Amino acid sequence: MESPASFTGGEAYQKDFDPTVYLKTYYSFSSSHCQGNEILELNLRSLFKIFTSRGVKGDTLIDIGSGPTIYQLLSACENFKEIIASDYTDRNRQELEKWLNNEPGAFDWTPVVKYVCELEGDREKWAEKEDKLRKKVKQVLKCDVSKSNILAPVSLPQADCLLSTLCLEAACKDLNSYRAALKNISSLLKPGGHLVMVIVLKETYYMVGQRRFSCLYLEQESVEEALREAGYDVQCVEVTPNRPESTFSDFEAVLSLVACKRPA
Ligand SMILES: C[S@@+](CC[C@H](N)C(=O)[O-])C[C@H]1O[C@@H](n2cnc3c(N)ncnc32)[C@H](O)[C@@H]1O
Repeated sequence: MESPASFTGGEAYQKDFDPTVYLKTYYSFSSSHCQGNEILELNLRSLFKIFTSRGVKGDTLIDIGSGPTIYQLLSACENFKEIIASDYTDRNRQELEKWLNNEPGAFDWTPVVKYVCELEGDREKWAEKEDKLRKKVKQVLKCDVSKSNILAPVSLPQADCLLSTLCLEAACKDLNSYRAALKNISSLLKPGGHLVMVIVLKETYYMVGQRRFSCLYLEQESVEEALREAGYDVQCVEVTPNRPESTFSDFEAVLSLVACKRPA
């Protein structure tokens, strides 16, 4: 199942990954018929749990492969002074900047922000939270997880936490490149720091409009093994099966995890 023939690499993302279609398909939160909602809710709850009760905090967090989304940063922004976002494509970074700068035409994350505020105990604080997140994201950088310095030409001090949601399995062609990408991103993390990931398991594709993007078929065991090999102790893992009715993608489960980088 590994390495589908039609691997969609960086060029395909740069050319064909339409951030507005992606956001509408997977992150429209108000329409109860949108398939992305349940998974989004699940991911928001997992991230809320990780950032409130797992002691994942510090000065700096780097989000890798942010895409055009901010949902993954909503709980995290309470625990870090500075956040660096990153993505491969120009259009995703522009879409993200649009929201950060509160520009007209930016995606409306309000329903998602309200949901997270509700989890945190006060739904009415959503505007404050949006403001807080906008202030904490200091940079949106180009990144390529296949490079040894993924943020080249920029180089940053090692961070206290790395976050990556639904990126590596999209960006990597096979398990070897997945293992290499994990090592590449790890160079940005302090020893003792945390890696937080949300990963789809056993997915081979997902749709963005009419465009099909490949996904590396991953099993829980191969993820955990790759993490150990990259120098991590896995601290907690949660796997939730998907209800197999989507036409947008074929993933079987979502895995969220926290891993700690072992001292050198
Ligand atoms: C499925 S999207 C996930 C976006 C977002 N993190 C989320 O949770 O919805 C996959 C992302 O991986 C990015 N990507 C693809 N190849 C990459 C690479 N070589 N390095 C870094 N990011 C890459 C894409 O631009 C896209 O934003």
